[in-house]
Amino acid sequence: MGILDVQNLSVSYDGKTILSDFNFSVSKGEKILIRGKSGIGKSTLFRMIMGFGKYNSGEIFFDGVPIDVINIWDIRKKVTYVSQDTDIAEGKVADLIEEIFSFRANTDKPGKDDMEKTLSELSLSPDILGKDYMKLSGGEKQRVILVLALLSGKDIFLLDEVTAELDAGLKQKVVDMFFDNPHWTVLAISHDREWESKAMKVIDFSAGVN
Ligand SMILES: Nc1ncnc2c1ncn2[C@@H]1O[C@H](COP(=O)(O)OP(=O)(O)OP(=O)(O)O)[C@@H](O)[C@H]1O
Repeated sequence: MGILDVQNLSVSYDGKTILSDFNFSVSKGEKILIRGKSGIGKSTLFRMIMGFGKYNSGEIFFDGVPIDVINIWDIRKKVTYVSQDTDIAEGKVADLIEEIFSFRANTDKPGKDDMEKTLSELSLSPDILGKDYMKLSGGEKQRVILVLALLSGKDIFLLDEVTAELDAGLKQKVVDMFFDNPHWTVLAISHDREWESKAMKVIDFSAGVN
């Protein structure tokens, strides 16, 4: 078994089948690209893994243990999930960061040096910390969220279209930051070709894997 195993997972909404007997396994350190046309069920898979929704049948194992309503909290402590939604907060960026790192599921707040280094790697100036999050551009919001993910202290990532709003140079940089760390297990849903060159495995939902 891998770090994450999905077995015979079936999900339907309002009588419409989204995932049907879906199987896949992820080993520690693996880098997987998930792609497929819009609405096919890619984000649904991530939400099921994180326990944000009910599936009709099947089982999801984390490190060999079936996920249930109790141990899902431990799993959330170990997995960084970045959804497509970037409108995650109001108020100053610094306050958002403070709040995220005060959650029980997260680790200690990163140091100032790490924060500034990661901001700069994503071409953000430290001034952004004093800005109103909701007034940032789509790409700036995406980069703030990526900084939070990169500094989460966790080593398993579920990333849902996290480079969609970035220019080509930054897309490549983000791919390199996630994929070059041999200890990190990364599942990335993306339509951006930058993820493809470094992915160890591509799961194409449109090719009928589900
Ligand atoms: N909570 C829900 N209730 C009803 N239908 C839902 C729910 N969540 C998702 N769906 C439907 O399930 C289908 C799959 O959605 P999902 O977000 O997984 O697609 P996706 O492959 O990630 O698409 P995209 O690439 O556009 O993000 C869609 O038709 C969506 O409308």
